[in-house]
Amino acid sequence: MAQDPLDAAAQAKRIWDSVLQVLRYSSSLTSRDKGWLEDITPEAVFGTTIVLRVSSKATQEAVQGPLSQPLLNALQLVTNQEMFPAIKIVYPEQMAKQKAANQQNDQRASAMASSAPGSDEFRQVPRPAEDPYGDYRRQSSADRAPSSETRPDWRTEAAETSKSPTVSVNDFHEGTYVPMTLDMQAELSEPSPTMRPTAGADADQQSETERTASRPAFTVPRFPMSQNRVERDPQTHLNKNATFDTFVPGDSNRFARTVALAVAEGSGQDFNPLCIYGSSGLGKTHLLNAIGNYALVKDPSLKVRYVNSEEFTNEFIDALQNSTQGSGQIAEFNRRYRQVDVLLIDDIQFLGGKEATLDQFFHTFNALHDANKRIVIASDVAPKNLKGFESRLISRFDSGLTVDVKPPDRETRVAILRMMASMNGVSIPNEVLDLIAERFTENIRELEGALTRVTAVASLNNQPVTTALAEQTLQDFFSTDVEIKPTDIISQVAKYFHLTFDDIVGRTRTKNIALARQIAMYLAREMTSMSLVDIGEVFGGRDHTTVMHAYTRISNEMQEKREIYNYVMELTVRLKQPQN
Ligand SMILES: Nc1ncnc2c1ncn2[C@@H]1O[C@H](COP(=O)(O)OP(=O)(O)OP(=O)(O)O)[C@@H](O)[C@H]1O
Repeated sequence: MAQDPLDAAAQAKRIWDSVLQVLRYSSSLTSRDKGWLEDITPEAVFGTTIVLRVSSKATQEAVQGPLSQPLLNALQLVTNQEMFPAIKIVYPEQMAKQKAANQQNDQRASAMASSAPGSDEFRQVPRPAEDPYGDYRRQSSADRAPSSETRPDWRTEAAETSKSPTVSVNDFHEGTYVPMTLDMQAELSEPSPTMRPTAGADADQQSETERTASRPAFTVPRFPMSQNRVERDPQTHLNKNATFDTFVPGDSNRFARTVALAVAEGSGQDFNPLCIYGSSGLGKTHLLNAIGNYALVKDPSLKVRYVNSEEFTNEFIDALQNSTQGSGQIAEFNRRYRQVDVLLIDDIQFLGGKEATLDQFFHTFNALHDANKRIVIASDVAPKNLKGFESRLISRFDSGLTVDVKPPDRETRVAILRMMASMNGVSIPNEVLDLIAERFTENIRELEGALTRVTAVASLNNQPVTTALAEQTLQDFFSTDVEIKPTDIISQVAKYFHLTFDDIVGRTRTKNIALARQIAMYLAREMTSMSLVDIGEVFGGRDHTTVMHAYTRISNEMQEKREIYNYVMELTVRLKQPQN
């Protein structure tokens, strides 16, 4: 029987078998090089990325070293397109641990499957295009994620972040997406139950019925959604998880992404400065970080600095205050900023009206620009609409290129959700992805939040993600026309935890107050369109990083601790009631 092209694992195996044939006969490889091939297991295909599992760093280095070019050539030869390997190290002990965990999960899943007759939706997978690569070929090269050939260091990036290998996300759009449950984290490395039935060598021999029957009826999501975790590099301040590979392109952001890529590659001299603008939650910060991360992949010696306007202001104020103690602080500030090769400055609108800081920024900008250093700016409005900025600065911004990011269309929203689910190793039925994409149209952060909540509810209740469960969750959390103010949130949270408003915005750090405060910050981020900086302001003038920390912590804990989930859930429902 013909092999099911939808099966990512089988597809990977099929490609890999042919690649092995090519490499084994390659005269450019020594027998030592060929020896490494034994330690490579194909895991899955994600669009143009083939995920390869290895069991040691040595094999990984070989794949990125002597095997690299022959492997790329062989992949191209076999698939008739550019394909790129993402290397995932799974040490033998991790493998054993995961196997045990998977066995437990299988038992649980089959027990639940036998009592859940109506769970057919979990067996459904979208029909692929006849040619699984067809849509990819139709894409223009500018639309693709950076390729390994044009950016040879891409593989190094994957290696450096080998715990969460980089995956190209261009093919998460309907029709080209290869559905699978693939956990991209090394410790969660085994094929999931939904992949297993056809992953083996005898997949071809299995009948469709056998395959369907041997597949568990559903997968209970087991893992926290972690793709959106912010992992800041202490030096560059870049979020290492925000890369071009995790940025799903669509009509709403394609141009911005393409020029961002050019700037990152160093070929976008005409776009200096690059100004990216658009409403909240549409990927500006993601793109800034992607530029920085990729610029460093291309040239690790570059000095890259990501900063938001608040950090810039604070650093400047600190320098001013300390400069009275001796010379040097302002000079040090200037040195720090004027030495950078790529300056990425986020949320520039918040500098509006801060004359001294703007003046300082103006000089920094000029120094960098004159030295042909790259500057990228993100803002919620186009430069010409920035308030409280002198025209000399606006005209500087206008001298480069201004691009906007818009709310994603439905197809892109679904693709983003698919990518997020897959990156986190959870299998979400298409109907649920559609449902979420249907409801959240204006803000990708909200889209992520909805997916996280649906997954959290399913995970905490040990239930599969069904349309009914998603409907209920979204209704509880999101359906309302009530406008919620941050002060409402603070009052409601204070009341709920028998505290006062001042406790929440104050400085006391006792455990219960700190928890209530973090929940309130989380809710403010979720239920209002305020920026982190503004939320910090309302919560007693706290730094935006404190808000970000609270948000991340509560998001994660909601998925692990029922009581935290319940607090958030109950508070959300209360806040949504019209009397609030
Ligand atoms: N095209 C995309 N593909 C995948 N994820 C995306 C995309 N666009 C945005 N995101 C994700 O959505 C979330 C919000 O994006 P981001 O923080 O970059 O928005 P923003 O425009 O900077 O918002 P704000 O103005 O509020 O700071 C992030 O987790 C980001 O990774």
